Amino acid sequence: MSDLPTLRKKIDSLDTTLVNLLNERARVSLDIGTTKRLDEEAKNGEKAAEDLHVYMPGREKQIYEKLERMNHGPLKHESLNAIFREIMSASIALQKDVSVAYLGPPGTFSHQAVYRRFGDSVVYVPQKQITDVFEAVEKGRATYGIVPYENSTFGSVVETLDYFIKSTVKVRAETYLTVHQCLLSNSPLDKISKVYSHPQGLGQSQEWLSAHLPEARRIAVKSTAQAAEMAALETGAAAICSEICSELYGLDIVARDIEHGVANTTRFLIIGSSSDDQATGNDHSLLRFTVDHRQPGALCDGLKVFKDYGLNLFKIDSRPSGLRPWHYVFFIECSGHASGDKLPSVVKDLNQYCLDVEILGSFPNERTASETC
Ligand SMILES: C=C(O[C@@H]1C=C(C(=O)O)C=C[C@H]1O)C(=O)O
Repeated sequence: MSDLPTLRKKIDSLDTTLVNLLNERARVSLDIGTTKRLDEEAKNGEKAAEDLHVYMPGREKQIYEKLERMNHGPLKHESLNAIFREIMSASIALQKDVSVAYLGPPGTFSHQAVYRRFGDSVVYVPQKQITDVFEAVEKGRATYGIVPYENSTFGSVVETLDYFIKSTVKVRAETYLTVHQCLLSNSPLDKISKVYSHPQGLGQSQEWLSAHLPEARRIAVKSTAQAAEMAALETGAAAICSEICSELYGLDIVARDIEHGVANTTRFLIIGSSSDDQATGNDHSLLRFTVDHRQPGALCDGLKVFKDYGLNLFKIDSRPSGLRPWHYVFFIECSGHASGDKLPSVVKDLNQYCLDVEILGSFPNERTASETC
């Protein structure tokens, strides 16, 4: 092995090569941005070119998979992924000013999910509630939004599903985040009489709360970080939120990992004004429909359509339509892509049994093989 000055010289020289290569990559990305814009303008006009999507989750997934195949160390896969997350974040930001709306204030799990998916070079736009994230995208105040969709312990996020009933936004991607809930407070456990959190935080930790703070009032607020903000202003109050809120809002960590359930994970959807990414071959699609109740067995017949086309179902939700009592909107997540040959036929056939059918978006399946089992 060489001496220290020689090794450092080697690092300096490699850094120069890396910077030059990164800039060469950035220039190619800029060219890709220009090409995308020109193609879009030629196909759909100037306005469409302005609204163009530069974030391509399918392409990014392909890159991450390739990195995993070609990396033989000593760099760990996670380290290389984190480096490329930032390279692609910078690359997207060069193509276009990209902003991402999320359920704020800073320190929420949504905030962490944005970081995980978009890196540091995009503009973060915190919103007060989940519905504001949808509105920010609909009204063009943010390029993309990230919304919690379901939690492996506490289930679907109904606020998100309910907004999907009326929203025009499309799903572009999904991302998974391991969630560890902490109890933060400036009071000791035996002095806590109030616990703030988002309904998901309260639900994921309900067993712990019943065992350790059975008398405390559980108060649902708009987000876990808002809970931390509020708990910091009161004695005897606590928040269930992420550990990072401790530093952000000046609270002590009273208890860690208070969630129940194994490998507590939240799944987020990335939404945008349209869903035009190409199929990757391993995609999921989210559909919304209302069945025609005048036809007995309409729901059953509708579900059979997916089976007939060989599309796997991953998740079914129903929510009150809000139009009249006992009238439901169904959400189905299935395999396949809107641009594939099966899904358009499924939609056509479903229309026989349903009053309206809409594909809310198709996106690359990001669930790892171990998460699927
Ligand atoms: C460069 C592109 O745009 C974005 C940036 C990417 C990158 O830096 O590799 C990959 C996909 C897109 O999110 C592209 O579409 O290929």
